[in-house]
Amino acid sequence: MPQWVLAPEGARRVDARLERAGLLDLAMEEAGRAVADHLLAARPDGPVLLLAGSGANGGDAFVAARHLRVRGVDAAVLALPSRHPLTRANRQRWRAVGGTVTALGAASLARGLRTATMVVDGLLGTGFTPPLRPATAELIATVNAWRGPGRRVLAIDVPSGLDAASALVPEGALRADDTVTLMGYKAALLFGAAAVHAGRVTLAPLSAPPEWVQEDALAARPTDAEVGALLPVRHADAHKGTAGRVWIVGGHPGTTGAPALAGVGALRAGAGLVTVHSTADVPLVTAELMVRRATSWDAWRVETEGASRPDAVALGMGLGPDAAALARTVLAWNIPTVVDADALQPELAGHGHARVIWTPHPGEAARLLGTDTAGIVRDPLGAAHTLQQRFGGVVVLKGGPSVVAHAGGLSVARGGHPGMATAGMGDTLSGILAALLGQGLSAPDAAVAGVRLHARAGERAGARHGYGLIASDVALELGGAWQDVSGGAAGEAW
Ligand SMILES: NC(=O)C1=CN([C@@H]2O[C@H](COP(=O)(O)OP(=O)(O)OC[C@H]3O[C@@H](n4cnc5c(N)ncnc54)[C@H](O)[C@@H]3O)[C@@H](O)[C@H]2O)[C@H](O)CC1
Repeated sequence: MPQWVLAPEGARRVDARLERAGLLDLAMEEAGRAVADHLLAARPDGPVLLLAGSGANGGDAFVAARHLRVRGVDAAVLALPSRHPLTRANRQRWRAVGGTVTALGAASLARGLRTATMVVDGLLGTGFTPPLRPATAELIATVNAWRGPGRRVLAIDVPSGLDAASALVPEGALRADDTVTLMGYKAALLFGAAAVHAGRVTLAPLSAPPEWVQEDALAARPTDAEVGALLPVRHADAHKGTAGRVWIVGGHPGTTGAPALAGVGALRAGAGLVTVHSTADVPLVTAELMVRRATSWDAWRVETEGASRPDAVALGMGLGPDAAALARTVLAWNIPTVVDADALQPELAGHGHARVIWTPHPGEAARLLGTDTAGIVRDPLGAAHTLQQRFGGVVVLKGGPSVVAHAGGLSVARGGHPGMATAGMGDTLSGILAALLGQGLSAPDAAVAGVRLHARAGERAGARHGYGLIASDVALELGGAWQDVSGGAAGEAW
């Protein structure tokens, strides 16, 4: 089933449709039940304290409390007064099964926390607008101070005090160990410091018609089954000429490893023939890589003028000062092209044709947009969208997680490993993307599949090497990552 990222306004629009259809009560029931199921799966070993705010997030908490109680869990609710009809209805249903409600305040919270081993946060969800009011901020500060070993916090939809749309953490926000988010992911749960505040995130999709959610979604979050379906399947008569001829164009004295890593990435992502073109001495890191040295980029232009074009090019890795001019030359060939690193220059705005993938990290994205890196990190979805509009083609805004922007919308990658924060990781990705373009994928499909293969390979390398992983380890795991994502379908095209 497709999964989506929703902005708070999008979630509200879906809520409004559910309400018009008379389905909102059922959605809240499902939401609270999903929270209770999640909590029960973690086998709570003591009393659970649920905090219910005045909005629908509080209603979800009442539903969760009821499901916990009827399944034998010691659950108590502290609640703020509410005028929300569904929250009030679920407060009554909680009472109907024998639950009691205590008014939520500093004293009752302190009492409840003395014996609790788990807090369920239903104070504020997508209806919150920063900054926190002082009384709520005080309650959240108490829970944050309580949290620790054996004292866990599970947030409903969004940890209270996080702005669901932003990667930044507003002052005083709740820190959760787990978040069960509803209907769709929220940007805050995926990016930056806000994602760290949310802990482990689980999606409870709820049974709204998928097209309602899709229509209001900011971005897709493809599953491995969806990504696997994009990957090329090779036929038995495949040979190196049909598996994609890829050129890697880059390298400069002092940065010759970058194109070499891209070359290995391309080979390990299935390219049939990979040639590194450079004006510097690129190390032959593996015998399968071909390396051609030109005396200058002008000479290279003349040499390649009449030559048959490759199926895909990746350029810019370690390329140095000539990169923008060279990018213009290659973009004019109008063939599948990955533009990376030094070639990511603002003057190329508008030069992206349909088969171009631009791959900036946040610093390069800031350079391209003439803004600061903090702005990119705060709103990666917005930044990727703006980059795509200005530069054309497809944009991969690299990060944990990477965002793909194309004319049809946005997509957020899954997975990865913190150990991937190391030199050469982006070069490897460029090689992967070029390999997929060379095997015939469209630029949007190559970008979506490439970032997931890269992230999955990083997870595998991370499991082996932890923070000591290097880019070459990730390249070595690409074959396994491909098998994982495709469900082992590679080579089964008989
Ligand atoms: N479609 C779905 O995904 C469903 C989601 N559900 C839940 O509904 C909430 C959103 O509910 P809403 O009533 O709109 O808002 P909240 O409960 O998040 O909060 C409203 C509450 O918060 C107070 N408030 C606002 N700003 C502040 C502030 N700065 N400081 C303190 N308090 C503030 C405001 O006064 C309101 O009283 C969503 O997150 C899900 O949990 C549905 O249950 C099912 C469908």
